Amino acid sequence: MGLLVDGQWHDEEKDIKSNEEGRFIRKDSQFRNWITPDGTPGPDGEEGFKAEANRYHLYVSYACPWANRALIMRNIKGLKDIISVSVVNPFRENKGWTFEPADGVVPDPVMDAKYLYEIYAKADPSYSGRVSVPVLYDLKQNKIVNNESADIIRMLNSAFDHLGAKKDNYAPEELLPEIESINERVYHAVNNGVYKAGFATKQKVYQEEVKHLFEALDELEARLNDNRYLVGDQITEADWRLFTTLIRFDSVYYGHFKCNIKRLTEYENLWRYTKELYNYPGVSETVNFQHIKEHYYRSHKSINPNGIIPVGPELDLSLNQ
Ligand SMILES: N[C@@H](CCC(=O)N[C@@H](CS)C(=O)NCC(=O)O)C(=O)O
Repeated sequence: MGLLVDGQWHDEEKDIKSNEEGRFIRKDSQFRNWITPDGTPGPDGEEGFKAEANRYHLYVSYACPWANRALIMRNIKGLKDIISVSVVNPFRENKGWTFEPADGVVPDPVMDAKYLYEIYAKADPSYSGRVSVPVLYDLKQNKIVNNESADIIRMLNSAFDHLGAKKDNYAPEELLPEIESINERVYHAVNNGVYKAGFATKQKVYQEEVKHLFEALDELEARLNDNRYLVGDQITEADWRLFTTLIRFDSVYYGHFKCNIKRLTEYENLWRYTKELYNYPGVSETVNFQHIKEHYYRSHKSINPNGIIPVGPELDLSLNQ
């Protein structure tokens, strides 16, 4: 893995960055502007990103749970004809994400880039930082609007409604405090929790992180005893944010990241809930198990040096069993 320093690509020796204690520390995303219906500034962005059809482009990886959030929101809000998409190759090599042709890869329309870092460098020639997906790109100004999935899904949820997006609101004002408190817990213990366990380089840290992860899963399982979704009867953003980790759980986190106290299929409520969300219209087409498995098992050489991709598990995601 590597990163950009002043707009230039730098290789890094290690594919996983953990600190001296053996802990994985996730860096904050740097592009945090907002698309709004009329282009006025959003929560912490600058002016000038007005919602318009065919102006914004989303760069994703099918492998990535954070990018998956954005793809889901694009589909369930009916934005496929308004926001275009490129998909990177699942194998992240030394120079980061590429557009190397393969099944499911969709090339870059901006500059027919070979590497995703070229898009970051075009948008900001002096950018220093990680080159991650998802990226929401402004084709009109050649700027990156935002590369933080939590922000991107909020924008897709609300900024394009007047342009014909579906009106369903996955972050209604009155539910926001509860959605945000669940997001906070799920982010640290589950979404990022699987990475903290999988990327730990010390036994003690790994054990601690796995314990926290499964405590949170037990808690979520109990919550779903009385609630169909995380915030009652209505599907919200909190559900989609949890879903993208759960759908990858048995295929990659259980094995590759050693999150193996239990399989997700052993949790009655969480498994039912995962299948239900997977079968929500527009969602299953955003889940590509081939890209998911190939990315994790081949790209993290220090965890899986030979890059062997396991054959299983066989998962039955249909609703009627
Ligand atoms: N906080 C970011 C995290 C995105 C992220 O870490 N994406 C990973 C793929 S799953 C990535 O592209 N990593 C490349 C890197 O960090 O160099 C978000 O939620 O959008």
